[in-house]
Amino acid sequence: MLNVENVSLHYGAAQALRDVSFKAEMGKITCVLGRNGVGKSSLLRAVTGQHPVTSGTISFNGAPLDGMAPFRRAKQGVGYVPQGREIFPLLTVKENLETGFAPLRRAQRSIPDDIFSLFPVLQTMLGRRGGDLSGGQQQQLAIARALVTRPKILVLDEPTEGIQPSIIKDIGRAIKYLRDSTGMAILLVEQYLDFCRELADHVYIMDRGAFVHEGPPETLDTPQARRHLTV
Ligand SMILES: Nc1ncnc2c1ncn2[C@@H]1O[C@H](COP(=O)(O)OP(=O)(O)OP(=O)(O)O)[C@@H](O)[C@H]1O
Repeated sequence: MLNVENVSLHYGAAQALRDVSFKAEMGKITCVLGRNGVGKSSLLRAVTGQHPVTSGTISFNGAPLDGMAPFRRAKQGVGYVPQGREIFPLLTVKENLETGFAPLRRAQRSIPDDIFSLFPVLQTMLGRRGGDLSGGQQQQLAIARALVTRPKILVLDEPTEGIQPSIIKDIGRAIKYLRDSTGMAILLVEQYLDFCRELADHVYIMDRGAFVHEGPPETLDTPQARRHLTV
């Protein structure tokens, strides 16, 4: 289980997270919803070590992650699918996947077959450059690259952003399959309410750097939850 306790995060004098606490359980999809700029990506930067926290603690399966560099967190099983995908455009699909080998021991450095069962299009495009893929294909590649690292928790930042509906469905199915077949924890940040309602086991709503609502996905339809999600 990922356990985040009383975390604050600043960019210079600007505070992006205010004393945030939450849990993401193994075998569950935990979804953080919120409008633009409320601090969702900052929360994931805190979890993955991309930005230092000002205060608070973060642990995964009992082991503290505090102060650990991102690649060490990857070795601990934290897999990250960043916003905007961050595919290497000039590397091939295969080479992009192989960048996921970095935190692995030599014996583990292979691409698991089930990645191609989840995203068959990647197998047919192994020799193509990342930059030649569509946005949806790049998103699938970004998820696959994170899976190559053999994560115990998969952290996804707005995987539906700018993606066509049919691929959003494929990504949703893949996320559910990963939860059910591997028992990994999945932490998903989203603005797309229907996607979260469909997938999440537990939801949090963030507003201005703090959580303002927490509950099962059914509670997203209450007036107070909707108030924090409408623009
Ligand atoms: N590198 C940075 N330097 C300064 N301020 C930043 C930086 N990154 C984010 N912020 C600010 O921190 C706040 C939270 O941003 P964050 O990216 O975490 O929000 P978000 O909920 O993920 O939004 P989006 O959906 O647009 O990605 C915003 O006010 C943003 O302008």
